[in-house]
Parts: sequence; structure tokens; C-alpha cells
Amino acid sequence: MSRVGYALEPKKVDTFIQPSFLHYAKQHSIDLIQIDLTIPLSQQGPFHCILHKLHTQSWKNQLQEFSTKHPNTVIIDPPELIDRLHNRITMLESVTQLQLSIQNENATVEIPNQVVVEEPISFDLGSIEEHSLRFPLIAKPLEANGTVDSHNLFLVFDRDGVKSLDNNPMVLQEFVNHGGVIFKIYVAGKQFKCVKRKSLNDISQEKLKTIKGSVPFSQISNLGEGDGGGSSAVDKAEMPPQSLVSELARVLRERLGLNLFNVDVIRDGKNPGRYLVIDINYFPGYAKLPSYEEFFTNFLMDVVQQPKSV
Ligand SMILES: Nc1ncnc2c1ncn2[C@@H]1O[C@H](COP(=O)(O)OP(=O)(O)OP(=O)(O)O)[C@@H](O)[C@H]1O
Ligand SMILES: O=P(O)(O)O[C@H]1[C@H](O)[C@@H](O)[C@H](OP(=O)(O)O)[C@@H](OP(=O)(O)O)[C@H]1O
Ligand SMILES: [Mg+2]
Ligand SMILES: [Mg+2]
Repeated sequence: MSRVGYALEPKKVDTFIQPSFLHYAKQHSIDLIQIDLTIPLSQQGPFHCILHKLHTQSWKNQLQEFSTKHPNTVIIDPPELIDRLHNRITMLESVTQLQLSIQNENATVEIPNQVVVEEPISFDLGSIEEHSLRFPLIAKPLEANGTVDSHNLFLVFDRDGVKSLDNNPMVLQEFVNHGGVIFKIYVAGKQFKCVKRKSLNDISQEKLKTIKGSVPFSQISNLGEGDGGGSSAVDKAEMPPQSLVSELARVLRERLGLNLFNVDVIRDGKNPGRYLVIDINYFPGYAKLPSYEEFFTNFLMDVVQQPKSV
């Protein structure tokens, strides 16, 4: 039996550590063991591998100490590399200037045009022109550290909308119409899977003439059905080419130096060969994937069979 320790928030334990997963992993000689956060990590183990999604300095110190004492334990993943996903600018840096070699596909992968606003109240609106940003924009807290606040997004329709934002560092990103469907590529080491989900509806030119200021994300669904969107749009949407999905998963895994993440990708409604990465999340909700038990166990088997080289 290989021993895999996990250190996760209680909510994540509830969703991710399902009995079906524990059972499937055990059948494949993987024992998943909950790390007791009330006891120093150094007093626990041994572990072939440690999975974690905790970001306190105390946890990072414990991991560092454990790793020094037990260099053969694989830490999935290094905290300093995970930290790059906690800032919405550094998160997307690995995507810029991606030269994907996608066979037989006329496709590009980019990120939306965006700018950081440190203080919305005193923001120099001239920067909007300077960065050639076009309304509507989507405003996202710069910090993406898993807190409720980090998911408080706004649609911004004009300059007054920028001024009305909460006075925290934000990223202003161009909203790209994409037919109301988002593609989520889940990566776990060499394993990857792309699924489609409902996303924000397109914003029509008509609507743009009538809506002013900014609208919090929680109210965006009240803007009406829009053009496209809805669950039938999801059913009808064509998946991105498999070669794009596999290349994106492979290249990002290499560039980020991470094993566990998902990538949110949209397809430009005006240019179906243009794909945009809008978000990358560390250790996402794998349990939402069909047969996640097998998907994740395959990953763990790769890790324990080839320590330190996944
Ligand atoms: N640039 C964009 N253009 C169009 N739609 C966007 C854009 N950015 C985000 N969205 C929409 O807003 C949603 C939330 O944005 P994003 O994924 O960046 O936020 P998040 O808080 O990090 O979400 P989560 O981590 O839960 O996936 C996306 O799933 C998509 O529907
Ligand atoms: O709350 P933070 O730490 O930010 O992480 C969330 C991610 O941002 C989301 O992307 C995850 O949902 P998806 O797996 O549907 O992307 C979401 O999955 P979950 O709610 O199933 O745990 C979380 O992992
Ligand atoms: Mg997202
Ligand atoms: Mg996110």
C-alpha cells in the first residue's frame, strides 16, 4: 500500500474525499490518509506523497520542515508555485505568447486584454484608452486566494462603473462574447479532461446602450436571457479540438510546474479559431468530473510509482 496524506479545508474534504474515491484508490493500493492539522506534520507519516490546498505560513513552514527530513516524500505541489495562481496577473503569465503546435488546427490561445487597477477610486481612466480596453469589462479581485471576496466579480459598462467598484486591487479584463459556454480543462499530472459548462451570456450591442455603471456578478443572471447561452447552448457547443486541449494541458503543466489545476477557456464568438484562457484554479473540484475516482487514482499511481519525477 502507498500512503498518500492530504491536508485540505473541511469543505474540500467533504466534496473531494468521497467514499467511492477512497474505495477505488484502496483497490489500486493507495491509502488516502487525512493529515491531522491539530498535530505537527513532523509527527505524522510516513507518506509517499502529500496533497494539500492550505496557504497559511505555518502550513508552508511545516511542509518545508517535513520535506527536508523526508526528501523522498513527493509534495503535490510546491507552495511557491501554487502562489502564482493566487494573483490573477501572474496566473495568466504562462499563457501569454504560448506557441502551441496544434496539428491541422487553425487555432490560437490568448488571454483577454486586461489592466490592473490598484485603487478604483483614484484610477486614471486614461489608462483604459492607453491599454486599448473596450467596454464591457469584467472586474475581478486581483487576489484569487479562495476567499469569498476573491470571487466577487462585476461587469463594468462604462467609466462610472470603474469608479463605483470596491476600492480593492482589481483586474479589468475585456468581456469577450463567447456564446454562453465555457470549457474547463482539468489536469492531474499526465491526466486531463475537458468538459463544457454554462457561462455568462453574450452581451448584445442593444443591451450595451441601456445598461450603465457596473453590475455585481451575483446579479448578472438578472440581465435577461441574452443572445445564446442556456443549457441547450452547452449541449450544442462543439468541443475545442482534442489537440488543443492536450497541448494546453501539457504546456501549462510544464510552465506552471504544477500537477493539479484546471483552466477555464472560452471561444471568441466572432472568431471561432480564437480561444482565450480566463482563469486557472489550483486543486479544483475534481469530484464534478464523471469517474473522477479513476481519473485521480491514475494520477496518484503515476506519482507513487515514479517518486519525484511526475
Ligand atoms: N473575459 C471574460 N469574458 C467573458 N466572460 C468571462 C470573462 N472572464 C470571466 N468570465 C465569466 O465569468 C465567470 C467567472 O470568472 P472567473 O472564472 O475568472 O472567476 P473565478 O472567481 O476565478 O471563478 P472560479 O474560480 O469559481 O472558476 C467565468 O466562468 C465566465 O463565465
Ligand atoms: O474556492 P477556491 O479555492 O477559489 O477554489 C474553487 C475554484 O476556484 C473553482 O474553480 C472550483 O470549481 P470548478 O472545479 O468548477 O472550477 C471550486 O471547486 P469546488 O467548489 O468543487 O471545491 C474550487 O476549487
Ligand atoms: Mg473560473
Ligand atoms: Mg478562479
